[in-house]
Amino acid sequence: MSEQRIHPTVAAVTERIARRSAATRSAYLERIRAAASEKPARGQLGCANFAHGFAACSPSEKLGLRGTGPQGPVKPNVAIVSSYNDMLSAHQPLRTYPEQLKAAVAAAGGVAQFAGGVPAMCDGITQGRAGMELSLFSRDVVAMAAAVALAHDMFDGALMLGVCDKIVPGLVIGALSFGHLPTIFVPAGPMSSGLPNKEKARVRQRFAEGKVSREELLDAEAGAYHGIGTCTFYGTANTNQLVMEVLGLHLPGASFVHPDQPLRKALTDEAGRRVAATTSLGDPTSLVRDYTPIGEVLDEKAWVNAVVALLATGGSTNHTLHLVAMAAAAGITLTWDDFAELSTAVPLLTRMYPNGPADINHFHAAGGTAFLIGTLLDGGLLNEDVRTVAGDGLARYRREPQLTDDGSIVWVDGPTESLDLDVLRPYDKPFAPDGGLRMLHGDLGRAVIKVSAVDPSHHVVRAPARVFDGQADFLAAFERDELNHDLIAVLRYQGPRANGMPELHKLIPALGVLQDRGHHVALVTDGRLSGASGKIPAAIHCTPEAAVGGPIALIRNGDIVTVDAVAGTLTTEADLSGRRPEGAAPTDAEWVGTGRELFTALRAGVGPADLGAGVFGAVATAAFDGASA
Ligand SMILES: O=C(O)[C@H](O)[C@@H](O)[C@H](O)[C@H](O)COP(=O)(O)O
Ligand code: SF4
Repeated sequence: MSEQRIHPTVAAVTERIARRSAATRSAYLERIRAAASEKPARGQLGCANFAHGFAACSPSEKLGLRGTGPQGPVKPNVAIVSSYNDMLSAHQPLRTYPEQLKAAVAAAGGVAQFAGGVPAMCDGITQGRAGMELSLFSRDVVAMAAAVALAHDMFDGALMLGVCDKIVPGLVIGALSFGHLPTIFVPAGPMSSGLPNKEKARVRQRFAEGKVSREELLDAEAGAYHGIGTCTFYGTANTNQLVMEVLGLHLPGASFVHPDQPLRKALTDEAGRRVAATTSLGDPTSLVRDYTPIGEVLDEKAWVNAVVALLATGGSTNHTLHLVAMAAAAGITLTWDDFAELSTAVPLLTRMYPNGPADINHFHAAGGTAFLIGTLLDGGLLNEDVRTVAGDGLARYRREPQLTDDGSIVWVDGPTESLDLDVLRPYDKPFAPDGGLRMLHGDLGRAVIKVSAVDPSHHVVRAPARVFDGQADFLAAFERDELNHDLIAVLRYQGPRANGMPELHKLIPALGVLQDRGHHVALVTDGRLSGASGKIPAAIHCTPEAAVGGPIALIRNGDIVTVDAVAGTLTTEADLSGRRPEGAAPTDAEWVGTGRELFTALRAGVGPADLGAGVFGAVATAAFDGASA
């Protein structure tokens, strides 16, 4: 393999992360290497434990699991962990996957068991509602549920079925707790394109202005979200798929093939075959040992590749939390400074809604992941020398899957030219010199801003603050027509410790109306936005959050605040010295309903946004110990 050219910034950040993570990474690798075994894991169980593990299986499955000879079990047993439910259009197709995967693994000489289900919240359904205050925590609940499934210790490999926002990051975190297992992520693919996202957003703004009826709004929404598969905007779910591909946890080109295409079925079958072939037991059909534990795949080079892919595509801001939390589960410490530094070197190569009118299907048709990964490799912006579930080296992800006449799957060279330069560009002819995801700092703390969907005339907004303790307060003020001026909307007590850090995406249509009226508006919050949020300059994930005394709680109505995405600053002209925090997070007594009262311990133990807003490990311990974030 020719020596790959690597951009000096990518090399420097990779090296810095490796150095910073050396102790935790080596402790992690030592743990997973100790857990690895060249014999089927279930063979180490006591007889009673083991008998429970196959009691309910069919006779043929029992034979496969128990083994026939005196030496006991020999076949690899693969865990299937699924987030299927009917609530997420993206997860509904997963309903049939477990039986399909069991057959595929059996055909490859292994056995497979449905090890457990994990919950999946649809952020589209809960957007703007109380349920959204469980959403970020659901990532870590998914991780714990995946661990419960894998903790049966019956398994030599795993297949993770999930697509959307918090589910895929949660499945990665859970899988990394069993990092000795080869693990392949199995997606279901996008919805076909319906009402264009831009038209959907236009109808929403007109509804916010009272110019269309609720019936017309519902018709537009139902035209956009019309069938099975992942919603077609480039939000967190589709960012997840791209990140899984670049991390090497999907089969090459698996992300954006539709659920109802024959190629999707072949890709799912191949995932079952491949995971059975890469356990520590060796490939049952060829006895070639190609052991590929997930914990070894996800090293610092892989995580840098994931950040580069996020930046190059203007992906979801939620990944400034999820990538940090996932990497930590592999013993790797990612920081927002890493994102910021990589952002100076990584150009914006795609324009998908909210960063443009195109959707994920247009991206796929324009060359998709094969072209994107290829051009990023050509530009020296990705580490090529990584391990993947498909084998060593990221160059194999320049290829894309095709069906042969007999229904099997082959990989062929993907496009080396973009098929639509309005959607997908080569690294040397980008839409913008950087990915538009920037870090802000200043006397209001640290924050994240994504400007790839914001008109340059709004990259710097200086205006008087108007402070709100919740979305409803803001929307009520908008309805009373009190906000018709330049405005910095400050939404405080929306951080992880306060109320679970909800997405505040419902504010965007109203802020969009104000912006379209010619006002300079921006949002400042310790909460989140949706990956589908665009157009409004928003300093989000403000850290420290208001609930731990962060400076965002010191802002008063009328203070002049400046959100400056060019200089990378978040500042106020008010003198904050001597001020005391105003307002307060909801009290536990107010946490009734929608299950929020069940998440008290997670709110108490969650760490800060710039450490991934997770409830695991040292971060949470510090939080429980009352150390301020
Ligand atoms: O981070 C994300 O991508 C969002 O949470 C996304 O999953 C959610 O579904 C959006 O809210 C949908 O967009 P609309 O609410 O505009 O339909
Ligand atoms: S992309 Fe968002 S709205 Fe669509 S199914 Fe997934 S979570 Fe729900």
